[in-house]
Amino acid sequence: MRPVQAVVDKSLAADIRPGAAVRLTGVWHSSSSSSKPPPSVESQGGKLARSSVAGQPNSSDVHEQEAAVHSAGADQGLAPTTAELRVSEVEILGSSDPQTYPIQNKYQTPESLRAISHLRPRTPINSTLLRLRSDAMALLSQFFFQERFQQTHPPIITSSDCEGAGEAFTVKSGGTTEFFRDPKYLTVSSQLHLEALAQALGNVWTLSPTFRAEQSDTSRHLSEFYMLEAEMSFVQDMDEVMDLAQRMLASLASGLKRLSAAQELEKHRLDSRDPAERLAFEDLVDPKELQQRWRGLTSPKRWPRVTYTEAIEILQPVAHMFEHKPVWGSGLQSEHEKYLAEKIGYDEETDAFLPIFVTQYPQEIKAFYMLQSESPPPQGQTVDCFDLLVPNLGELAGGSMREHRLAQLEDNLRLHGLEVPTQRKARSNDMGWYLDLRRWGCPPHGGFGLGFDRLLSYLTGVPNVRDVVPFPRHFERCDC
Ligand SMILES: NC(=O)C[C@H](N)C(=O)O
Repeated sequence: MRPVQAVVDKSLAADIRPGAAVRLTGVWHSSSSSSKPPPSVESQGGKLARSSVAGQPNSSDVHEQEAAVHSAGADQGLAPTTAELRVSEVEILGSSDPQTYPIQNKYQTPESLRAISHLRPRTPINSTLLRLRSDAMALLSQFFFQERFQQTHPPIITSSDCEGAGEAFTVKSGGTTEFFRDPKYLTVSSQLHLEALAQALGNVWTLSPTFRAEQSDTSRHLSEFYMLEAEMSFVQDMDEVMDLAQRMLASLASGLKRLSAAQELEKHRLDSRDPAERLAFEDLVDPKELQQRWRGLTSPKRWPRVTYTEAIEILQPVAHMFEHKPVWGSGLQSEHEKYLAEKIGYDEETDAFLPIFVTQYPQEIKAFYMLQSESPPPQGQTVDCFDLLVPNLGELAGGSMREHRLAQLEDNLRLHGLEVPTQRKARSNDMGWYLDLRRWGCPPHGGFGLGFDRLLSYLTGVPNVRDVVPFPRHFERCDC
C-alpha cells in the first residue's frame, strides 16, 4: 500500500478533534502517476486508518500546503512516492472530546502510555512499531515457506512444564483444576509438541503465545510473549540449527529494511520537532549502535561460536566487573551474557555487532531433553545446546539437539530428578507420550526458540519489551 499524507486547510483542521474518526475527501497530488489512490481516506485518532473507495487521483490541482495537520496525524509513511490528499471536506464519523481524550499532543512517558494500552496504538510511534511487528511476521512466514518448513499450531494448554523451571501458569476453571481431571498449564514452550510434529511432517515452525509466571519485573520479561520455535528433523549436528537461526535473522533484517514501517521508525527517531513523535522514545538506543546491530544481523560473516567453557575462561579474568562470580557449573547471568556479546560479537572490520552463539553448557543446569555432548571438557558433562546472545539485551534465542534415544532420555529424566514413566497410560499426566516418540523411529533432531518481542526490541532499539507488544502482560500488570 502506498503511504498517504493528508493536507488540510486551517479552517477545516479545526473540525478534526484529537481522537475523532473522520473521512477526508479531496484532490490527490501524487508524485507517481501510475498509482491510483482513492478519493477519500478515513482517519481514526490521528492516523489514516484505511482508504475508503478506489478511484483516480487528480494530481493537477495542488498548491503549496497551507497546513499539514499533524495534530490529526494524517501520516502513514515517508516513502518518496507519498501521495498527498488535499482535503476539501471533512466528515466526522465518530466524534471525540478533546478535553478528555487521553492522548495529548505532547510528550507522554512510555509508562503513562502503557497504562492506556487500549489507546496507545493511536500514537504515531506505537502504531509504527506494531506495523513493523506485522511486517516481521509476514517476512518470517515467507522465509520458512521458502525453506520448506511447515507452520503448525501447537497447543496452548499443556500437561507438562517443558522447561521444568516451575514457571508455568496453572489453568483453572471455576476456581478448580478439575476441568481436565488433572492440573494443566499454559505452555512455556511448544518444543515438545513440535518434536512430535517434526517426526511426521519434517521441519516445522510456529510463532505462538507462550507464558511464564516469572516474577521478573524487568524491561526484558513478559508473562505472555510470542516465541518463534523451529524444529528440524534428521539433523546431523547443531551447526545446522545455528545456521538456520542466522539465515532466518539475516533474511528478516534485510527484508524489514526495505519496508515502510522500518523506514518510518527511522523518521520518528530523527524527527523530534513534533513532540508527539517523541512518544515512547525515552532511553532509546543510540542510532550508531542500532546500525551496528543491523549490520551484524545482515552480515555475510558466520556469527562467532564459543563454548560455555571458553566463555567462563573469558569472564573469569574480569570477574571483578560483575555482581555474580562466573564459575563453571553455574548459569550465565545476564550481566555475563551482555559482556560476552559485546566483547566477542564486535567486528571491527565492519563496525558491527554480530550476535554470538554460546554452546555446550553443563548438563545439570540445562533441560532434561538435551543431547549429551560427545567430547565434554574435563570440568564435567555438557549438552549440545546454544544460547544466542546480543549486546544490551543478552539472550535472544536458545536451542539444542534433542536426546533422541529412549534409554538415554530416561537417564536424563532421572538425572534431573524427574519421574520416568514406564508405559504410556491413557489420560495420564506424565511424559509417557514424549518417550513414545523415542520408542518408534526417532531421528536425530534439534531446534530453537526465539523471543519474538525481544527480537523486535533489539531491532527497533526500543529498550522496553513492553513497548513492542500491543497489550503487555507482566508481573502484577494485566490491565485490559
Ligand atoms: N524450542 C526451543 O528450543 C525453546 C526451548 N524449549 C526454550 O524454551 O528455551
